[in-house]
Amino acid sequence: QPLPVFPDGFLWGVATSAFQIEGAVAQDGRGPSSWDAFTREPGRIKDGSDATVATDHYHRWPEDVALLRELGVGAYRFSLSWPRLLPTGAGPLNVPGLDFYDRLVDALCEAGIQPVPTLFHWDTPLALEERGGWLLRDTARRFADYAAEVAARLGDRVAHWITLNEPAEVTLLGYGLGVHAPGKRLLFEALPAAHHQLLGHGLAVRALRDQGARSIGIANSHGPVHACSGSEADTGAADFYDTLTNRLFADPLLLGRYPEGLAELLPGPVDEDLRVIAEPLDWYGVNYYQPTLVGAAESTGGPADGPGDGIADGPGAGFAGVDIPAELPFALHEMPGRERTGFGWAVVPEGLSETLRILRVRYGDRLPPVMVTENGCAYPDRTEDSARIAFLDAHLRELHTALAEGIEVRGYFIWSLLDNFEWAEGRSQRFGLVHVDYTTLERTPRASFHWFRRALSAQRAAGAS
Ligand SMILES: O=C(O)[C@H](O)[C@@H](O)[C@H](O)[C@H](O)CO
Repeated sequence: QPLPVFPDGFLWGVATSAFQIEGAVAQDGRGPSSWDAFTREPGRIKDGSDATVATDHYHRWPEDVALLRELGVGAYRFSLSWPRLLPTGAGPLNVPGLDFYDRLVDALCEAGIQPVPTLFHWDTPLALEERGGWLLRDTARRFADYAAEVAARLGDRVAHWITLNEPAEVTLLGYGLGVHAPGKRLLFEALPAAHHQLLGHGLAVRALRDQGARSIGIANSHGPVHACSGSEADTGAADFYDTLTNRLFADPLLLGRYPEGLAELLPGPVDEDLRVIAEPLDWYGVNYYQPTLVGAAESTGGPADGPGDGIADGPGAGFAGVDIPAELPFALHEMPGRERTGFGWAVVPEGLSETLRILRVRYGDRLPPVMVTENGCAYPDRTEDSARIAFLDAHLRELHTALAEGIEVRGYFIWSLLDNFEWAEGRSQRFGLVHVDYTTLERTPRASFHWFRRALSAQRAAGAS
């Protein structure tokens, strides 16, 4: 059954990020990032690997642009490496770093592919991290300065800008639980990192606008949060989890206020900052992977699990596959009866349309048009990845349902073009439409790559008719 036809001009793309694909970490003046340091700490990365080479995209980008051209996407979401452009996070741009992105952006434009760069996808310059990173207000200002410099150089060819990728994950996993860089386990003392990222976002939006940018968004992770029972304790815990992982990072942007009870926990002047944070966006990016089933800390939500195992059941948003400390007032439960990806994440396509409905109900006309900036799945298959095809097919049908209900969705980006360095999982989880041999760095398009290529040409044909 062919996919339903999406509106004319719908933006079809794939996504990657700099630290996960580029490699060449010490080449051409690139400075170290918080993740370079984190991967060197023993035991931080599940398979002991690191991203010093990753997929070597830094040298193989022409081959990867050729894959994008063959795929037939209209847009490519990638991230700019702040430490490659500003080795210490501030000061003059690193010319060889800028040249790299200049060449990549030119090649994309020449191939008729819209460049969609993310300014920050987790690789904080180590020099800034060592000073406190996003716990420090000044990092927000440095981020805006970096945005202004980059926009002055690439803005003439960039179609759409993304300020931040998933400030929730950086805050909760990096500063809250310490399972991601910078590896700090501050629990609720991590909240200033949320505020400063959002402030950095708002300041960057203004800096980009001053440079003439006309299409700016953010890529937030979102997913429905369900309570594992109707009990007051479980629904209360689910509300708390929803506030921490969804609302904390959306309400300030779209409503100009923090969820009740949170603003008091944040470093000021919060009200003044909220005016900056709520700088209007042209569109709102949603990274969706799956919903989360939540219960009270002592709850025994599902048959499959008991109290205290605390193993998070994959990331809708928030605590992906992480031990939940007893101090946190919730427990995560396995979604019963669901197929699972190779990463153990539940396959819940209807969670995508549910997420969009929740956003529309919550934010009404304050919600700008939406782009699905990430959706995808990890499976171990080398090239015959029928499970990935089924996953993407089902999610796209759900997305079309939301469109048919009048939710304005302007684009969809598959995570990811290539297998890549999956953060604390290292190379053990493969999300690519293209298989990467980490020994030879050879790229081999999977069955899903050809499925998506055919689906895009069918969309173009339908659009033309
Ligand atoms: O959503 C995220 O966590 C990041 O944006 C990506 O960098 C991940 O690699 C991907 O999502 C798979 O986990």
